[in-house]
Amino acid sequence: MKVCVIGTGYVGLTTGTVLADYGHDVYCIDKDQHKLSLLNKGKIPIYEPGLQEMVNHNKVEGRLHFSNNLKQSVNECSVIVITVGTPPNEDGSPNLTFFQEVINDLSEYLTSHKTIIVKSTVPPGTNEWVEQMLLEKGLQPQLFDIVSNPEFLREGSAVHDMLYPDKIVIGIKRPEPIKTLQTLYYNVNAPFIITSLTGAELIKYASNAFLATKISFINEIARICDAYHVDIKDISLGLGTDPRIGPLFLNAGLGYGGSCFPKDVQALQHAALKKNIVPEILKAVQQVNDTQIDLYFEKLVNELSTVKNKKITVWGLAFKPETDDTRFSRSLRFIDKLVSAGAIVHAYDPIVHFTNQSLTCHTNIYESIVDADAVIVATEWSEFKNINWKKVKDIMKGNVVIDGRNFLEPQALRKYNIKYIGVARP
Ligand SMILES: NC(=O)C1=CN([C@@H]2O[C@H](COP(=O)(O)OP(=O)(O)OC[C@H]3O[C@@H](n4cnc5c(N)ncnc54)[C@H](O)[C@@H]3O)[C@@H](O)[C@H]2O)C=CC1
Ligand SMILES: O=C(O)[C@H]1O[C@H](OP(=O)(O)OP(=O)(O)OC[C@H]2O[C@@H](n3ccc(=O)[nH]c3=O)[C@H](O)[C@@H]2O)[C@H](O)[C@@H](O)[C@@H]1O
Repeated sequence: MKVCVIGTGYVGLTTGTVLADYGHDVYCIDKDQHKLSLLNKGKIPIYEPGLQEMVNHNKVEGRLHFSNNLKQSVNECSVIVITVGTPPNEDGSPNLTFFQEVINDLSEYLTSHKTIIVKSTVPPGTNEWVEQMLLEKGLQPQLFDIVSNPEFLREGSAVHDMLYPDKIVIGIKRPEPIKTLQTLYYNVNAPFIITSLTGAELIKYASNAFLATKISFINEIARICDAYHVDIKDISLGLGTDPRIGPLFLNAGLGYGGSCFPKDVQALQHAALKKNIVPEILKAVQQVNDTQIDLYFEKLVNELSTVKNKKITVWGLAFKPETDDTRFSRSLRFIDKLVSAGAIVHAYDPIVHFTNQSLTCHTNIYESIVDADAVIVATEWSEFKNINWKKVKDIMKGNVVIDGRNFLEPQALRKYNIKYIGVARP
């Protein structure tokens, strides 16, 4: 199949590459010239394990192409996959500018039948709007099929998740495009969940909102555990062994970040309010997440009396391990709070390096803690687990380590008189 993927970001690049790996002929389109020139030189613009190798292989095989020529690719391909970003506006509603721009372009370029697959996360009703808008622009209904096919991959394991999904959600208006989707995903061993266009959009939002709810729930329980001096890890274990609950996404910490949970929890609230439904649970999920950093900031202040003019080192800038993505990273939120309070902030991340006026970033983990009063582990990179804590204690000035991901072994630190503060870990 000839496939055009529009938007070559975390989702688009992974989608295009995996589809090329299946043997399809894939044209990845982006309007970001810098990204395209890197990709055409054989270098991927993001850090995503396994992706670089797969891109190289499929480029060499001649199945993966990168360009900004949407018109030509649309002409050549029968399947179009939209994967542009849908970031949040200031008020939390989804910004559909990039998405609408693509639909507008498509309305001008369609001359033969295309299956238009929407993978971007868009609010309920958007795919219906797309169909309406194309018809209003004068396109004949037989010229296109719209399919809502949301994506569930996680950054850091994107290639694996796309190769081995739990399910393929397909929202359609009529059955004809199912055959195309079966050919597109011919070697994926996962059930097709077929629903309406809006049903598919809501499955995506409900999934992310539910996972975010699990996280805020366990963080609220962690607050209660903290007060009663109970280890939250025991609670997560006890809860997670019940198959009705499941063990995943019960890791208490600084809360959820990234480009999707914060955005999608807000977008779903907007979608509910639009229909006069008050989203009580979603509001609470967001509220717990928003205040989680404050709690651990206060714990730090309690330990140091003040953070003003104190050197605080933050380990981990990416919103989770195995990615370079810092969008809505909890770490950056913590750093902002520290900087506002007058702290001198240093940081180390195995992949992300940037220094600005208020942050000094190091490429060596031990250099990042020279004379530090405290260390905050904001992302659970495996490198932090294998650290030499004796050396850490010798290099630091203070002895406070906040484990914002409940990832370290408290005893390994306490052995060297480091004050370990986890999230509800007495
Ligand atoms: N990042 C993730 O893990 C996941 C993201 N999603 C959803 O997928 C969508 C894309 O997310 P990401 O890949 O993270 O975004 P991204 O920001 O990494 O990539 C979007 C790409 O689209 C390009 N673009 C924007 N307008 C364009 C246009 N008119 N023509 C061509 N290219 C254009 C941008 O230059 C950028 O390279 C979002 O709706 C997101 O919610 C869904 C599942 C997982
Ligand atoms: O729509 C999306 O973009 C994607 O969002 C999430 O994937 P991702 O954001 O890559 O990362 P997750 O592993 O879900 O972690 C999100 C955040 O939750 C936090 N988290 C996760 C699990 C947990 O137990 N506790 C916890 O605090 C992580 O630290 C991270 O900040 C979903 O897991 C994907 O299924 C979805 O496709």
